[in-house]
Formats: sequence, structure tokens, C-alpha cells
Amino acid sequence: MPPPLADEDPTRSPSRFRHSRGRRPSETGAARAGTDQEGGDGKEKVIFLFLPTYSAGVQLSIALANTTYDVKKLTNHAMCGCMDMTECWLCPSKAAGDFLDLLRTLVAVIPASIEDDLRPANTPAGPARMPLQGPPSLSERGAHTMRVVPKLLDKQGGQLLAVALLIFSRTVISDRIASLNGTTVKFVLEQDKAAFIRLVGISVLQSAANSFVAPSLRTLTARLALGWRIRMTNHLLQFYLRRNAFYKVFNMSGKSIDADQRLTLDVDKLTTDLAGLVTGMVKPLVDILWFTWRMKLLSGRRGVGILYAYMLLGLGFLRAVSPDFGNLASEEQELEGTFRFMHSRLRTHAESIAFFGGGSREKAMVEAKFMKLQNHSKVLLRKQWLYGIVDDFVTKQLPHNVTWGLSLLYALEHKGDRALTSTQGELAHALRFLASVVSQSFVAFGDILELHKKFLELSGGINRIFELEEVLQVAQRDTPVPSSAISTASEEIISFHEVDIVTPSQKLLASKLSCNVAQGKSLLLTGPNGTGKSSVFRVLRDLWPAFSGRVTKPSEGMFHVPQSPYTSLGTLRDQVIYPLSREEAEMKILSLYKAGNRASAPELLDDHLKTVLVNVRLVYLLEREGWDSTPNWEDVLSLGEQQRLGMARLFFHHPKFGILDECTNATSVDVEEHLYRLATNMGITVITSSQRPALIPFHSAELKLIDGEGNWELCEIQH
Ligand SMILES: Nc1ncnc2c1ncn2[C@@H]1O[C@H](COP(=O)(O)OP(=O)(O)OP(=O)(O)O)[C@@H](O)[C@H]1O
Repeated sequence: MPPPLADEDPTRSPSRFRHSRGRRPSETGAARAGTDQEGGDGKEKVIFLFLPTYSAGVQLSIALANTTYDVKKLTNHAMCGCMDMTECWLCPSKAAGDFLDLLRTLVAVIPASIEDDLRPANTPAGPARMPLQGPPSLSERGAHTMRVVPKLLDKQGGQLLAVALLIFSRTVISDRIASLNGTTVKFVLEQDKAAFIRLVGISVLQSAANSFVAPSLRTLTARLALGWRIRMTNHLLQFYLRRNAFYKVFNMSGKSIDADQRLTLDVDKLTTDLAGLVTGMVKPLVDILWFTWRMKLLSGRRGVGILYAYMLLGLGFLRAVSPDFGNLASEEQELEGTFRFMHSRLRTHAESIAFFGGGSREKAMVEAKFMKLQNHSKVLLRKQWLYGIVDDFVTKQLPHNVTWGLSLLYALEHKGDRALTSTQGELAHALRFLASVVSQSFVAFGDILELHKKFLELSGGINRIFELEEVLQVAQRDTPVPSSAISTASEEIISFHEVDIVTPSQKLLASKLSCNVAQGKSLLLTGPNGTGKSSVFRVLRDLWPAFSGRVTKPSEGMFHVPQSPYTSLGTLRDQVIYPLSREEAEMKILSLYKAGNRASAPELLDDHLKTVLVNVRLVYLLEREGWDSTPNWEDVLSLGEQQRLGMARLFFHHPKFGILDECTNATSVDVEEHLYRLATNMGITVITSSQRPALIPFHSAELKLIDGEGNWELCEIQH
């Protein structure tokens, strides 16, 4: 777990958390009937949480999870970069709010319908909603919660119900088999052949029913987990892939969040565990009720009392000695994620590492991560082993002695003529039945006691998913615009007026930056490395917040070509039209050529794209690869070729303003000049970050970032 909050951290005020999450009294009642406690150590403890009513088992699992959630993780203001923790309402610290709300949302997400998740409240099914234009209001948050309120009659509600029915029938069948066991002894003693044969017939039927129930239960549980995984993944993805949240998660949160691991493996594990918990919990509960009733019939209240006294003592003892499996599991998942990340980095940068001869260095780093994972796994295994010994003794071994005691109790209470075969038969039946009932009860008790361990493990998984959800929600509320900064739209101009450019680590790169870029008046951005050229573009693109002043830009008609080239998955055609899909690109071409014939769209598009490729001098790629091959473009294209593809995208989209961040520095000077001449001829006004003097003639003004300490200079370029 992360370190506790510092004493002076003003975000620790419980009332502020509550306010910032926008929880209203009416929202809390339906889904949560427990309470949270906020200790003096700045942590919020989850004591109780109710899950949807029809999944009582899952409800209790979360209720007992007793998860601690440390908001310190999210209090470093990395997202908004603000200076004032007490006042900023956009900060993750505030937005983190009450962990219970988050937990409730997750839990509510599970049984809600996917369609509802993707559709705003009170809106009919239709196209995906527009991105939020600002921080969600309290009512929006409320609506979101409402949207994910579980429904009894949806598909998964039905599946849950089926699981519950199967569990119940399994208990009844077990009871019948236990009773049959005792009856066989009775018929053997009485030597009643006809009754015995009838009994075998019934037993075969019961066994057949039992064989149907067990695999069906397994399949249904797996389907339940899959359904939940779909819902949860969709729920997270709709935030992850919207408003550049995927960028902000990796680049701007103070703590690195392994979102990829959480969205894939962690969600899978969590939903599987959660579905397993439904059976793992409902079954022992049903069993315990059923067999307690049986026990009462057989051994009276005293027997039940003995059984329960033992159970409570066992549960208390196991809770006391149980290690913190929740944290241990969460830590293990985190270490797994880091280990995987090392490998995916290796794959991405394989060529560079090979050129540097960095294999052994990388090996050392990968091994170090693996060693950490190994050590943790060993610790976890040792703790599981030790706890397993105690657990097995209390829940499986010791109960045998209790069975003997209860059998004696029964025999003492049911006196009769022991010489009679019928009395002996009755006694034999009852004792065998009792032994089965006691053993089934203890299995159920064992399962219940084991649940504590499962709850703890589950709470680790829930923590990780909610931490991600939290960060994604905050990213939706970006771009945080402090009160002194304004962003306005104008179709004709890009302008910075007294804007501070500040990194997420609070370094001021350009102070009160002011400059205008009107159409036809391209701007060249120069300065030594690291002075903030790309950062100006980040602010323009809303990836970083502007801290003061006013940024004016067109609402559309701006296209950014970044410094590092990007090739998407797909065909050569997909590379040029990115980020449009083929259908969208065809529509664009149709409107461009004002052609009405939809059937001609593919040819029109390909013809147009070919012209673009000719312009960027990449037409040989079309001859070499064709339109439809899908190699890994990053591997088969040189850096210069990838940069020219980037420019091809610019020409295809043909925006009013092109924001070009050293995106042609790997091409030869003559090609670069050719590309800029093309942009000028097409009427694209560019803002270029570059150090190449050859590009000066294509621009009207030069903005020099002098030292990366705030100083800058704007001068006109005389032609
Ligand atoms: N996510 C980040 N968090 C903190 N600091 C950052 C982040 N990204 C960049 N910086 C820092 O901001 C400064 C400006 O970076 P920027 O990428 O804007 O430089 P640049 O002028 O474009 O450099 P170059 O000419 O090398 O491309 C650098 O010191 C960089 O280390």
C-alpha cells in the first residue's frame, strides 16, 4: 500500500471527499447499506458494501473485503498540475472522493446492461454520445450511477437466478443422497431385497441429476464471469479511449498506472473471482441453512449449538491469524504488470537495443523485475502454505471429533429397544445420515471460513480496477482550466495570449506567451532541445492545461503531425487516412468531389490517395505493398518514409492549420522543402517546430524559445 497521507495534507477532510464525489443521501441508500470509517491515519476503510440484491453472495464478499484505499496515490495533482490543493476542485485528490462511491459504481456496473452503460441516461439507443465538454456535474454523476443500477430481469440476472437454483438443487440432491446412504444400511440389516433394489434405482437417478448439476454450474459461472468482464471492460474502455485519457494515464498521473494490465488480465481475474464467489458463497449459505435444519431434527438445539459455537470460534481464530492476502495479491498483480511491461518495451525498441548492443543491460533489468516478482511470489506462497495448514486443521480435520460427539448425543437422546432389528436399522440410518449432515455442514462452514481469504484477495483486485477507474474519470474532467485561463474558438486564427506553458512537474517553460497565427501566416517555432517547443503544441492540443491567459483556436481544421512517427495497424490505405476509418474517408472523398455515386467511392478514394502518395514521393510503396497488405509498417518502413506518411496524412486531411512538430527532420532537405512547398500551395497554414534553416522561407514569423526558463522572443521573417 502507498504511504499514508502527510499530516498537513488538507485533502484529508472527510467532508471534502464526500462533497467532491457528489454523493447524495438518496444515492447511498439503495446500493450501500454499510458505513465507512475514516481513521486518523488518513485511510478510508471499507466496512460494508451492498451489492445488487439478487447477488447476496457477492454483496457480502465486498462487504467483508475491508479494503483500505489510500487517496495519497491520487493527491499529487499530476493531472491538473495545480498548486493549490485546498481550492482545486479538479484535482484527483478531491475527485478521488469517497472510495465507497467508486466501489459501488463498479459493483453496480457488473449487473447493469451494456447498452445502458454506453448510453447517457434518458437517451434512446443510438450513436455514441459526444464527449463531455467539462467536468461532469453532480446530476451527471447521479445519472451515471442510475444508468448502472442493476436490473433483475436482464440476461445476467437470469443467469444468477439459474446459478442460485442449481445450487439449491445440488443441496437437495446431496441431502437425499445422504439420507439414502443411511437407508441402505437399514435395508441391509432388515434384508429387504425389494426395497434395496428400489433404492438403487432412485440412487442412479439422483446420481444422474447430480452429474447434470455440477458441470452446468461450472459453465454458468464461467458465462457469468464473461458477461461481467464484457460489461466492466466496456465501461472502462469508454473512458479510457475518450478525451485522450489513455495519454494522460501514462504521461501525467504522478504514479504510473499500468492501465494495460488492469484492463486485460486484472479485469479477467476479478470477474472470474467474483463469479466464483457467487457459487462459493451462495452454496455454503444454502447448505448451512438446510443442514442446520436437518441437524436440529436429528440432534436437537444442543447439537446445533455445539456446531455453531465451534464455527464462530473457528472463524474468529482464522480471521485473527490471516495474513493480508488482499494487499499481497494486489502487489503480485502489480509486479506481474511491470514484468510484462519490460517485455513489451523490449519488443517495441528491439532494433534500437540491438544497435546499442544493450541485450545484457536489458537482461539485467528484466531479471531484476523478475526477481522482485519471484521473491514476492515465494513470500505469498509461504504465507498461503502456513495459513493453509491452520485453515485445514480448523475447518476440515478438527470437525471429525465434533461429529463423534454429536453422534453420541443422538444415541443418548434416542433410546429404545436396541435388540430389535428395526430399532437398529433406524439407529444405523440416523447415525449415517447424521454423519453425512455433519460432514456436509462442516464442508459448508469450511467454505464460509475460507471466504474471508477470498474476500481479501478480491479486495486487492477491486482496488486496482478502481484506482484505474478513478484516474480515468479524472482524465475525463481534464483539461482542467484554472480560473485564470480561457480557451476560445475562432475559425480563422490560432492565438496564444499571455499563456504560461508549464510541465506536469511544474517547470515553467514559457512565461506569458503571446503570438497570433492568422491563416496564410505560418509560424516557425525554434529553440534548443528541451526548451518547450513540443510543449506549446501539447497545450494547443489540450494534452496539457494552459495555466493562465487565453488560447484561441479553430474548433476543427487543425491537424497535428507529432515528432515520433506513428503507423497504425492496417493497410497502406489505413495509414494515409488515419484516424478516419475507410467508410469515413470515402464519405469525405464523396463530399470533396461532390460525387453522388456511393459505388464509385472506393475508386475515388484510392485515386485520391495515390495522388497523395505521389506528392510525398511514396508511390513506390503502393507498387511494392499494394493497397491491402498489412505488414507491421513500423518495421518495414524507414524513419524518413514514416515521416513522409505522416505528411501524406496531413495532405489527405487538408486542414486549415497544420501543426508540424519536427515531423520531417528525418527526410532529406530537398524532400522537406518539397513537402513544405506542397503545404503552402494547398493553402495549409503551418506552425512548425524545427531547427532547419531551409524551412525559414516557408514561414512568416519565428517564435524563439530561448532557454526553457520562461523567456521567448517573437520576430517577423523578412522575405
Ligand atoms: N510528461 C512530462 N512531465 C514532465 N516534464 C516533461 C514531460 N514532457 C516533457 N517534459 C519536459 O519539458 C521540457 C520541454 O519538453 P519538450 O518536449 O517540449 O521540448 P522540445 O523543445 O520539444 O525538445 P526537442 O527539441 O528535443 O524536441 C523538457 O525539459 C522535458 O524534459
